[in-house]
Amino acid sequence: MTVQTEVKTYFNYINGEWVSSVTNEVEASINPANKNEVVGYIQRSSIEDLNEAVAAAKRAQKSWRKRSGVERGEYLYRAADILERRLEEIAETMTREMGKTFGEAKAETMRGVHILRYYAGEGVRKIGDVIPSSDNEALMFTTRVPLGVVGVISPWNFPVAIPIWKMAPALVYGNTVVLKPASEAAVTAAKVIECFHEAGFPKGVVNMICGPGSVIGQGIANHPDINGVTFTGSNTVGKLVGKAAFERGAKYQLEMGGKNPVIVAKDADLDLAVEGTINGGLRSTGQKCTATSRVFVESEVYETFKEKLLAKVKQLKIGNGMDSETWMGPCVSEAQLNTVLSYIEKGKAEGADLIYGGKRCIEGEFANGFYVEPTIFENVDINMTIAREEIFGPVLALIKVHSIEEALELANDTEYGLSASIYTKDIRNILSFINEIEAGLVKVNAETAGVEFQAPFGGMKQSSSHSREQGQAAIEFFTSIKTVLVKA
Ligand SMILES: NC(=O)C1=CN([C@@H]2O[C@H](COP(=O)(O)OP(=O)(O)OC[C@H]3O[C@@H](n4cnc5c(N)ncnc54)[C@H](O)[C@@H]3O)[C@@H](O)[C@H]2O)C=CC1
Ligand SMILES: CCCCCC(=O)O
Repeated sequence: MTVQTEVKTYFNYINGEWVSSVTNEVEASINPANKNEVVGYIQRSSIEDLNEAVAAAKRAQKSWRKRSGVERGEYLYRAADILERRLEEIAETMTREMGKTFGEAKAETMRGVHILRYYAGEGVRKIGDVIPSSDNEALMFTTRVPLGVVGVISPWNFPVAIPIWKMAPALVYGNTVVLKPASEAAVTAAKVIECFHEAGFPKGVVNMICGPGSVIGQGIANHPDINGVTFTGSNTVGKLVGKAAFERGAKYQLEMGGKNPVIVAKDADLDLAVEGTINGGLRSTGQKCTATSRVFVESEVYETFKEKLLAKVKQLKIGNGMDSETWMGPCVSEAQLNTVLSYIEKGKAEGADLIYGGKRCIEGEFANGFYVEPTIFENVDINMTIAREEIFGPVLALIKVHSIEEALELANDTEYGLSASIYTKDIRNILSFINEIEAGLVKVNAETAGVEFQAPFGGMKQSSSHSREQGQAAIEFFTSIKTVLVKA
């Protein structure tokens, strides 16, 4: 039994102050590698807390929007430096709170530093164009203005990168922010907000409220003083958020689930394809929206690919993410573990052949954690549940195909459209894939996961509300264009 030392309580951040919820209720955030370890206590807030935060953000926005983009960017540069200084501590908190390996957590935290610096620089870029008017005495141009108060609702799987890739552009373009992090990673989020606090943002510009998604998240979606809502999470919740925002005329952005395919052509570098399938499908315990889940392999190389894949998967070390030897950590929660296990049972019940893994790890060091084996099915029909629904766990479905045309047709046979990969050297395959795959992120000879902060990111079909995040695309969501005509 782990002897728990003093555990810290983390507070909401409203108007530049750390404050308890009016409910005086907290909930424990536990370590999925050892459920007896409490990482910290977080506020279980109510709508009253959210109203306080939104009122503070609304007050602050009046002056924040009047600052120059250069000045707003300086705050982001300072936050980046502080986050970089605290990188190891915040990465360790991430690993202890949601399970990803310490190496991945450090890389993600550094990605947060890069994103802050990228958007700090966006403060000096042009925000409009001069357009010739038909009236030669008039001056016509476009400019951009902030939305006002932006609500940020973020998931637990990238608890540093995702809140930052939403907050940084929101702030640099003149909005103020109310963040509601996922409860499973709220301690990590609180430490990120500590960096914003230390950077000296004016009171009310940045706010954070922790609490149940159905209360605080839905409250953000419904709040009349929140002008824009940016959400990343499941389709079920995303649709609730989008509907509520739409009904009150607020701008909304939804990035949701995926059921991402990889196509392995008969001319592929099979070792590269195996590496990409394992990394894309199983890193972070498969808990990425961009994770590989459907594996289409041309029949000529299917058996060789499968043998290579099994040989490599057998070598993966499962364990506590803080152990440097660990390749794959636990699921984020017991609920997520049970969801993954239920999909595995459904795969077997519907007739897919389980060829590797499929069980909970419960012996020895795993006893107090939420661990599952990497799992591989073959003889999967495209209409089976495990080929249609997002599992959000380390489960791969192998599907044999007899041509690239068949692979493309089956890969597109899904309601999702987030990310997709092909492994091939044939230029005709490459061009067909780029042109025909229905996905917002298209990779050739690279895994389905992995986005670069300077490039647009988002999905098609039911993976997204069809805006794009990151890079210079982010300005489209976090500002409104004004077309101006001036005559003397
Ligand atoms: N498309 C993308 O870029 C990404 C999508 N995801 C998706 O997110 C899911 C896993 O993350 P989770 O945090 O479990 O997703 P989730 O949808 O359960 O929760 C996401 C956020 O919404 C909040 N929330 C819960 N109920 C709510 C409600 N009724 N109204 C408003 N907010 C509510 C949660 O507290 C959390 O902050 C997966 O489906 C994954 O595919 C995760 C990361 C990136
Ligand atoms: C929101 C999900 C982001 C995926 C980031 C990645 O695949 O590295």
